[in-house]
Amino acid sequence: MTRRILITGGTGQIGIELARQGWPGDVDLLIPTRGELDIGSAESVATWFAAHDVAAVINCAAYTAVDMAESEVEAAYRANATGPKLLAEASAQAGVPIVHVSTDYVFDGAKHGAYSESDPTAPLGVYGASKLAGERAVAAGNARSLILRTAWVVSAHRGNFLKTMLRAGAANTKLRVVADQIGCPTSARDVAEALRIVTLRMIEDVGTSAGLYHFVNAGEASWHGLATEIFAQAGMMVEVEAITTAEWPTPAKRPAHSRLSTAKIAADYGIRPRDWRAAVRDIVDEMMGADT
Ligand SMILES: NC(=O)C1=CN([C@@H]2O[C@H](COP(=O)(O)OP(=O)(O)OC[C@H]3O[C@@H](n4cnc5c(N)ncnc54)[C@H](OP(=O)(O)O)[C@@H]3O)[C@@H](O)[C@H]2O)C=CC1
Ligand SMILES: Cc1cn([C@H]2C[C@H](O)[C@@H](COP(=O)(O)OP(=O)(O)O[C@H]3O[C@@H](C)C(=O)[C@@H](O)[C@H]3O)O2)c(=O)[nH]c1=O
Repeated sequence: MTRRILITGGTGQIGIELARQGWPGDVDLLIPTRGELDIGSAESVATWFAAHDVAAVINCAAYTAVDMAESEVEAAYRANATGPKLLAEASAQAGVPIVHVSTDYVFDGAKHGAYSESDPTAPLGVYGASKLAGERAVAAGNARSLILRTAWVVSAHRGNFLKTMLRAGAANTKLRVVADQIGCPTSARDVAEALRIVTLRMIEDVGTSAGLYHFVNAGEASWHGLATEIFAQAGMMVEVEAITTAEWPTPAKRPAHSRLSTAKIAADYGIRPRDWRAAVRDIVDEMMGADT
């Protein structure tokens, strides 16, 4: 029997990579556009679920513009809190699991070690707060839910820091990038692989571990370190000046140290991420070889 999996956010970085994963032959991915399924609309969600039978939901749809969220609070909460709540309730009603993607920006970044799943959250901005509200709504709305927090996602698609740097580096010989925010750069493709593994286990319900998990690529970097590595791998001669957060003012405050520990997903699912530099290498190669 065919197992249909709903993927929301299919035009986003992680959604695109999910569609490219090697899924078992009996899996059929349903990837509606936002026009076909608007997760922030109760009517749209109800209509979509009434018309489709699914074995699981993977929610990759979100409002991800961190600075704009500070002024577009309602839009951020609609996509990041109301949407996940509606999807969790609809999937629970259908008796199927939901896998939901969240972020390191639920933390305030004051911890000097890697954050584990049991660490207290304290978002600094609207984006992080709206994502935290989404996490809570998913956990409350469907007992068969798995929330996967990731961070600093890069890919050859859509908007992300890697693409911003390649574009800025092509137009400037010198850039200024903050060096006092530390995190874990992570490939959208690797997140998609982790999502595939945990979703199939959630559907099969064999030794399944629902709950909260962290997944990021191994190692750590500052935004400055990430930019420097991107230019080195792309063979671009761009001088990257290390600056402080105070020297690059933004509407949203960002965590200073948001490294995530992946010990739990390694223990429960056997997922062991590769180093972020290898992931960046693959993306730079993809972008150099293709017209994206
Ligand atoms: N990007 C990052 O650095 C990180 C992302 N995350 C999380 O990972 C997940 C995926 O992020 P990413 O792939 O980067 O996101 P993108 O910004 O690349 O894509 C967002 C997706 O959400 C869709 N979307 C937005 N609002 C709605 C809505 N109301 N109904 C249906 N679809 C909607 C967009 O559709 P459309 O094309 O129509 O706009 C798009 O497909 C999100 O939960 C995000 O919070 C976590 C950590 C880091
Ligand atoms: C473009 C640019 C940014 N910066 C700084 C601003 C900021 O502090 C930092 C990162 O910039 P960005 O705005 O691209 O990244 P940002 O949107 O904050 O990235 C976040 O997105 C959301 C969706 C997440 O969930 C997070 O995990 C994280 O990936 O780099 C510079 O210092 N120089 C520059 O030239």
